[in-house]
Amino acid sequence: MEDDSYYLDTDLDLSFTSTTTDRTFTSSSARSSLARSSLTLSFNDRLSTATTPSTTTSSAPTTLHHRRYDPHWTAIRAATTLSSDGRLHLRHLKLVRLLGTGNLGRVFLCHLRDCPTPTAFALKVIDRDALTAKKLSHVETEAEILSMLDHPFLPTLYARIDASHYICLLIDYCPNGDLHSLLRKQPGNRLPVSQVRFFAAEVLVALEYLHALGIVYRDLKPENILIREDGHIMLSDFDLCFKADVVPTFRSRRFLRVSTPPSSPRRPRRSRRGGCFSTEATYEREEIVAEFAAEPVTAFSKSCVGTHEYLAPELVAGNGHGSGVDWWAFGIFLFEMLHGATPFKGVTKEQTLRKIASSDDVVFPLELDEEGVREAKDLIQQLLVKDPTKRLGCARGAQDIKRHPFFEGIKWPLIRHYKPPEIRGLVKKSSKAHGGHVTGVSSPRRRKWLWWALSNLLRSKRSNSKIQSNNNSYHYVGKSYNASRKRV
Ligand SMILES: Nc1ncnc2c1ncn2[C@@H]1O[C@H](COP(=O)(O)OP(=O)(O)OP(=O)(O)O)[C@@H](O)[C@H]1O
Repeated sequence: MEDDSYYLDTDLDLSFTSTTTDRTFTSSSARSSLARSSLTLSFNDRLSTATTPSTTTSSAPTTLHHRRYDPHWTAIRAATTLSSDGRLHLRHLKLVRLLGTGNLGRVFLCHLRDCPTPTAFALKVIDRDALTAKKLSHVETEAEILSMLDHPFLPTLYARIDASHYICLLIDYCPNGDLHSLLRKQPGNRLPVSQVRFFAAEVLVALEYLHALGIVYRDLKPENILIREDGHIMLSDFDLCFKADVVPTFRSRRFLRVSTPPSSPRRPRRSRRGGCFSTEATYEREEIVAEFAAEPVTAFSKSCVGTHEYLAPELVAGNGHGSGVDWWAFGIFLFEMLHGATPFKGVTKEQTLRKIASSDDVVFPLELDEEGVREAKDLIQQLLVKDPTKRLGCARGAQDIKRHPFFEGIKWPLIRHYKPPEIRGLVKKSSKAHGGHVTGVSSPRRRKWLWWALSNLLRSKRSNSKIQSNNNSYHYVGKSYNASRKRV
């Protein structure tokens, strides 16, 4: 049945408040007025100057964000400029569809109302009333971490909206879904080495950035790697992170450069490669390079969080862990992309944990006949070292991993200009890319049905108990998708 009272060509603002207005819940009128009066948005401190309540200017916020000239910021600036108090409000957003449901809340595709070029965003909506104190602290962690980020492979928090009992986080929308689903569409659930290298390199750079901020991610897995419209990655889900102090340093590293200059007065040495009869002379020169290192080596936490198959042994042991857990997970991630499954997966979760904790080394299932596999295996073996003090990355961080032969040839500073691989199952970028999703629901009948469904969904939350802990499935409108792996 379609109920016109829920279809008001409405926006998110109305869809929230309509669940508590006299039309639907007359008894909740107090909450309704609260909802309306508290529909304010505070721009992220670091991202905008329009953060303080006193900033009521209608001028566009000037942001510090590296992407401040991209269409998303432009659209937000336009909306705030037109806003009577110079701020973005929930009424500026228009919900398009439900993208998924997570542990903490729901994520909607939305776009800005009255924006000439539809610009898509993802809106994570968390119902405070439905969460335990522990989960609420995870939400705050996620919001805090998001507000710190300014990196192409990490989400931008455009706005945080606190409206009544809802916390809404406006972030980048990734139309290509997550890497886990993408892997499931590939033959053998795996990717060719060149594509593994691409995704691994981007994840590595994202982790390096997080670590430089003192953030230990703790939930690396393909499900949390979303694919942007342009095919580059976006790490998501920061509720399990923990933050430590980190002192980024420049360290000197000495190494020998071997070269064969044509006529150099320097002391020649016999080339090892050329053998003792070789006439080819090489020159070894000691060079000192300054390297940026920012690994939160003193980070220490005792809470056991993460996803079973990705847990590092020190996490399983529960004796405390640091940033090394991310490098272990990075090894598991490489393994899964390469082989289509994780290396320590058991029949039960307990068995998985036992396998991780055992002293057995990682076993590679089959010899892949592809260039780069040998290097990939070597890297995985160096990452999946049970003792974190001996694990690659744990001493000097991402720098050591970047230097591994598996990544040879990658020009790290240019990484975001690399052309993403064309993979089966990826949405092709079109000139109307964002519009495509929007127009996909534009038939009046379908939109009417959608709003009716969304309103019901939000209403039913009031009567339901808490959001299911570790909800193991999420729903697109009309469809149910297979679950991602549960977390501890
Ligand atoms: N920015 C985004 N763009 C597109 N889809 C997204 C975005 N963020 C989340 N999603 C989708 O919404 C779903 C729910 O996301 P959410 O981050 O709330 O939960 P989750 O990834 O399942 O994590 P959790 O482990 O916290 O439950 C995801 O599975 C994903 O499919």
